[in-house]
Amino acid sequence: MEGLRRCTTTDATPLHTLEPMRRTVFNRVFAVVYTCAILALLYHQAQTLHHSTTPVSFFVSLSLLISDLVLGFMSIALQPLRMLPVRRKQFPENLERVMKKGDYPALDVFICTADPYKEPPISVVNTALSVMAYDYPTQKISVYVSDDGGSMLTLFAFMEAAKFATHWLPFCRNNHIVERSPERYFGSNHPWNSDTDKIKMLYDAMEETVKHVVEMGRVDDAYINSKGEQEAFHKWVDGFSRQDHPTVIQVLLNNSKDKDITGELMPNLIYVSRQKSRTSPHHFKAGALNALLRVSATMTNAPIVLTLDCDTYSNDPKTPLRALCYLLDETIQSKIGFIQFPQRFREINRDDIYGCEFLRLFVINPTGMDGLRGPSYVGTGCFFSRRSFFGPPSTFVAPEIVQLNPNNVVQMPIESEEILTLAYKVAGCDYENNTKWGYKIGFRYGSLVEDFYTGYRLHCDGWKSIFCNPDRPAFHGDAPMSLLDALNQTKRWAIGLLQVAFSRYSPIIFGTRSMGLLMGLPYAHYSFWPIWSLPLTTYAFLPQLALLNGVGIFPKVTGLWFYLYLFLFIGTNLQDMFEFVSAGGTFRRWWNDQRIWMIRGLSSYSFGFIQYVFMSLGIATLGFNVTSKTVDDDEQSKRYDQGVFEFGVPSPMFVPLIITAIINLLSFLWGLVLIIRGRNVEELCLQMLITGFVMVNCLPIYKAMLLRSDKGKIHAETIIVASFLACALYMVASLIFK
Ligand SMILES: O=c1ccn([C@@H]2O[C@H](COP(=O)(O)OP(=O)(O)O[C@H]3O[C@H](CO)[C@@H](O)[C@H](O)[C@H]3O)[C@@H](O)[C@H]2O)c(=O)[nH]1
Ligand SMILES: [Mn+2]
Repeated sequence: MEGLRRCTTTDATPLHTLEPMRRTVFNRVFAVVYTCAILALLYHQAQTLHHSTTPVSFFVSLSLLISDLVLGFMSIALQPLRMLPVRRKQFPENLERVMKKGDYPALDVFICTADPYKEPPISVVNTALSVMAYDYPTQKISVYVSDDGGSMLTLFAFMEAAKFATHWLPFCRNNHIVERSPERYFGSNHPWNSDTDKIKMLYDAMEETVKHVVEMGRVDDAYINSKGEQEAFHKWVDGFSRQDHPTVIQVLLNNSKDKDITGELMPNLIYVSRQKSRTSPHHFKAGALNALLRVSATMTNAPIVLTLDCDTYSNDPKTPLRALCYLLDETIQSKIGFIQFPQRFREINRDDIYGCEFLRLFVINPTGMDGLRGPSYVGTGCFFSRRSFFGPPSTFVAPEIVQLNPNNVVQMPIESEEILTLAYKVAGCDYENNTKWGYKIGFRYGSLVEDFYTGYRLHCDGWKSIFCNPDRPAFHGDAPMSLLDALNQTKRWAIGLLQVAFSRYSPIIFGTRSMGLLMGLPYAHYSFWPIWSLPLTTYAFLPQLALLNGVGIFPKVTGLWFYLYLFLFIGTNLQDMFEFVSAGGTFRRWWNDQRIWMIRGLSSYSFGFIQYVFMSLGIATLGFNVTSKTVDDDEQSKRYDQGVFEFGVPSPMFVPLIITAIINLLSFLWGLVLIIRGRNVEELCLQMLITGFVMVNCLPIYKAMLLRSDKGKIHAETIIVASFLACALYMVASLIFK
């Protein structure tokens, strides 16, 4: 395929518009006031530190100063995102006025999967079907599935999917279906006719076969229909494992010869499991995506690339047209690296107890970045210009062979001998040795959050990005459905972000230098995300341990400084809540979001930090722990729907949470005793307030410790370990404070 064609639009038929949000002026004023308040507080803390008389008061003041420095840095670094939030609109209906449908650029879709048990093949198939059925010239779509699990179960599922697709695509087209993931379509209400019955039967049959095969763990001969299929499975010989196996590339649908049941040509569907070997690094998802970039270059080389996680199915068939509204606009085309749609999730419980909707991360902050250089890349639901992977807009960095050049036009059919040989070659595990892949071109290596890191590097290279957030969500995905999954996910992110923060491309230095403070600071904020754990842990323990020892550590209620504290606390939360609710959240979801923020701060961020340090010292190695996209247990999924916390399995990640719950409860009670005994309330007020606030946030933990009897409650052993540690902590604190 050739590069993107240009076209001109007129004011009367715009492809897209942009307007600044109304809150901009308020935001700017607030940012100034807020920054001054933070500086005043820090000044006060430094003064207190300077005047401290005893080692204990010195220790306390120093801890508070460091915590508030971190809080201050994190808050101020986020302010640039409030300077120019914008709202965009696209007009896909105007597209055909500027370009004939038949001339639309080709689109390569990448779908990554890595584990047939955590990521059920039938769901991956649904994702693929939903994009194959896009309202887009079918022959221009190629779907590449990357299977890092190297699983014949996944390949089998896709063989079935290829057959089902020949019915599904015309069905969607003829009935103007909007939900093009069959699972979603059959699960929602809509008019039913005899066609629907037929297609539902076909789908059910496919689903049953695929699920059955996955349950058995292998593909029986009885399920193999043709010689071609049989040959494909012959690759799975003894010794073939997920970590060690040859490349498997299987063209399941070929757009030059395979037709649907109405005689129209189908899109390309290609299964790719890149070669793996225990001795070559594979760089997790980034490595998988680079392999797909190369394999797709040899076969179709579309100028537009859409990356999707296996769970991110399309919820709107017109989505690629929205991306075209930018990619075809010649005034901005040459600078646009990618167009990011927000991650949205379908099956989150009503109040989102694990805060997995991440409204701030996926919607609010990108709206702010959009007014600057553009949103960061979040790994899925993102349309890239293929060119952006090959150096800055102004300086092209050529790949090692010309066939991978983004402008190369593929001349041969995808199943020809030459093409397949080359495809196998570029999917090899040693192919990248001594090349620029992962460093100068392609998705960048060196971080477990390859999405964040790659987007960041593209921005540093000078590429711009667009945040496209239409009213009807373009994609839906799955969010973690147990507390441990949610914590493990953010632990992996924490590690990946620290890898960026302490790399030679650290946003705080390299980023601010190449993009200026406005983009550099927010990126620095993200990369230092895990250091939230420092102030959060301090505020969850220090005031409480002091209180338990009858020591007051904050200014009196009557003092001016007290009001400064109050202003910062209430101001931050009110603004946060306002932004959250106006981005479509509810009050309860906001409350749960701030609660899970504390929980992560006390648990996953700290664990991530420790693991990162161990890794840097060479004591531990890193892995990409894939998030499970299913819940096997009915009871558990019922508890999730009811919004009940799931502790079920014992895990060290829960221990700090339980210690916090215990210490805060005891400290609050002891504070009450002190006050009843006549201790000055003014002196302990702030400490009591903080402790009370932490306690309210700990309510689900108290419940899971004491009041529940279901399987999701906290294990007795975890409680015992935590109580023991809480005692130890109390004793150490007593030694210090006495
Ligand atoms: O070695 C690997 C590991 C993972 N994956 C795929 O990566 C995707 C994301 O994995 P998931 O377990 O769902 O992680 P999440 O934390 O939910 O994902 C977020 O964070 C990741 C970075 O940590 C990004 O890659 C994702 O796009 C982003 O949605 C899935 O499709 C996996 O199949 C691979 O292809 N190869
Ligand atoms: Mn995911």
